[in-house]
Amino acid sequence: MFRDGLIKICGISTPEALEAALDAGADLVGFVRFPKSPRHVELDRGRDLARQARGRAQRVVLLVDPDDAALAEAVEAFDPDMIQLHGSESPDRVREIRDRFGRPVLKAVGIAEEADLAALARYAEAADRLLLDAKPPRTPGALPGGNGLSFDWRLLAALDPSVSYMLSGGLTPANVAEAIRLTGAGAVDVSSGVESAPGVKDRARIEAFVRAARAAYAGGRR
Ligand SMILES: O=C(O)c1ccccc1N[C@@H]1O[C@H](COP(=O)(O)O)[C@@H](O)[C@H]1O
Repeated sequence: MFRDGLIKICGISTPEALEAALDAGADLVGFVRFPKSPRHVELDRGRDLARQARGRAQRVVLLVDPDDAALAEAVEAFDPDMIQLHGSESPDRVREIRDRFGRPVLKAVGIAEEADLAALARYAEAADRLLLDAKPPRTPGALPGGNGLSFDWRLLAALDPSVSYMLSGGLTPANVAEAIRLTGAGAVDVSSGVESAPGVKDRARIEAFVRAARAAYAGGRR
């Protein structure tokens, strides 16, 4: 599940968008359970989308500081291959969720400065893989993710090379190759960078993103 060269398309909420991601060759597809997001997926629709993706890509369900009831209903509906936690869950809570729900956990951690890398060791012990994202804007009502914001990828030069992570935050078809070459990330994740409007996935942008990421993985690190 955690081989390198992975591409995740997140924030999928329609069968058409899912088909576009699967046709393009996405390795993982992500579904958001966060009602304030334009990408939020209701449970019934989630069941259908999960069925459509089964056996074709790894299915990821994303939640933000979920309680056990929210996790239980999401796991029942999406039957995910992985749970993405995109809130301020502590390392202990990440471990508890992983143990209680028996699914691998991808834990998002916000990066803005080198000091933020210090938190990663404890999360790396608790989660199956880390997802490094930009921190959300401080504006009231801002989403915890999916904002199309990147962080300074050069900060990752100071990262312990044994830490396995997925890179996200503001990736687009135009910058994903540079991001992979600069960081050596073994996995990338995109949501708003392959949309034509918030929550509306765009087939051509998904294809361009997957093509650019695959070419960069094939070319290796600069
Ligand atoms: O996409 C959302 O609406 C969302 C809501 C709540 C938490 C996280 C969310 N998105 C995730 O954020 C990263 C980065 O997204 P972007 O590529 O910068 O738009 C990604 O994992 C999204 O799935």
